[in-house]
Amino acid sequence: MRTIDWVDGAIELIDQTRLPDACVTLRVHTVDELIGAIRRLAVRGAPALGVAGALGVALARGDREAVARLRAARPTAVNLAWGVDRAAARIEEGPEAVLETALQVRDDDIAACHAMGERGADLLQGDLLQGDRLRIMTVCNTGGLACVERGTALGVAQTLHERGRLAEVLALETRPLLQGARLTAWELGRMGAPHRLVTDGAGPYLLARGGVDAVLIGADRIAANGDTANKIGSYALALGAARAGVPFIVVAPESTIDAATPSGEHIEIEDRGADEIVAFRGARVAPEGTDAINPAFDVTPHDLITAIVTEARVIRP
Ligand SMILES: CSC[C@@H](O)[C@@H](O)C(=O)COP(=O)(O)O
Repeated sequence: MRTIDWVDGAIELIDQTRLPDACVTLRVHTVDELIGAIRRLAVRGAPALGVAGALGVALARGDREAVARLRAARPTAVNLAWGVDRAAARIEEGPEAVLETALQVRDDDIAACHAMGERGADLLQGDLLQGDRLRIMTVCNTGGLACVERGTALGVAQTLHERGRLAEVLALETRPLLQGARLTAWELGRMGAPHRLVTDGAGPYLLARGGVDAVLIGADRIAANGDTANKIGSYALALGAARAGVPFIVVAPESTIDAATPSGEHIEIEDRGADEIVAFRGARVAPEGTDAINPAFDVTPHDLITAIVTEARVIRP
């Protein structure tokens, strides 16, 4: 199953707003439809956004203004702009060249996720932990739904599971949009991998209590100094992991490393507005008129990160 693909002249993607209740495929024919799908998180996760951006340029048919709007649909994940730029670099050569590059971005992601899974699992089973079966904590969704076929951080857990070396995944539910509860639990269930869901606030406490061997997270943008933007809640886990002496590992493709951004304070953090906090799926959960702050991501300073695993290397910031 592919999260996103190019089928008969259009983009097909799994509508992640409908999961876990229904697995529905959307066909996207225009850049504006794609921008809408990105903004409402029908397609989400940094690597999938990179592929969406590249395939979206093929939908733009040379319209540079549409390409610019697509590039800016969400600000934090560098992969979106990266994917758009890769495909847009070939606009002058014509639509076939653009599509060829977009499909290459898709295929590169599939290969990178396989490589990250192997490298991450080797790291955890090798010099870092040497445990028999590992207990992994994670936040948000970093599985195949955030990429094309396999995931980044959750891809490492999947590889451990396939090797018979996964004790369980503790998945943070990930307020406010519940990517952990809705998407990660759904993926782990389909894999047959042992898992339990925990509230976001329980993460650091469970680390302190000693029930976790490693924290694995993905990334939306890694600055040149290793500071890493990822789903809100990652920073609290990093602090908890540091205090508990638990390795905190970022798993992300090379395309998420943004050499042009020197450090985390320069990363734009998307604020998704109060509505997602004060209500859930149309049901109000806070008193009428309550305002809220809703940063979708936070930044973990590089000194709290044990290792960054990419398809090509292990970086120890
Ligand atoms: C492999 S996905 C890495 C990140 O993109 C992921 O952890 C994340 O924060 C996704 O946020 P989202 O708002 O769901 O797009």
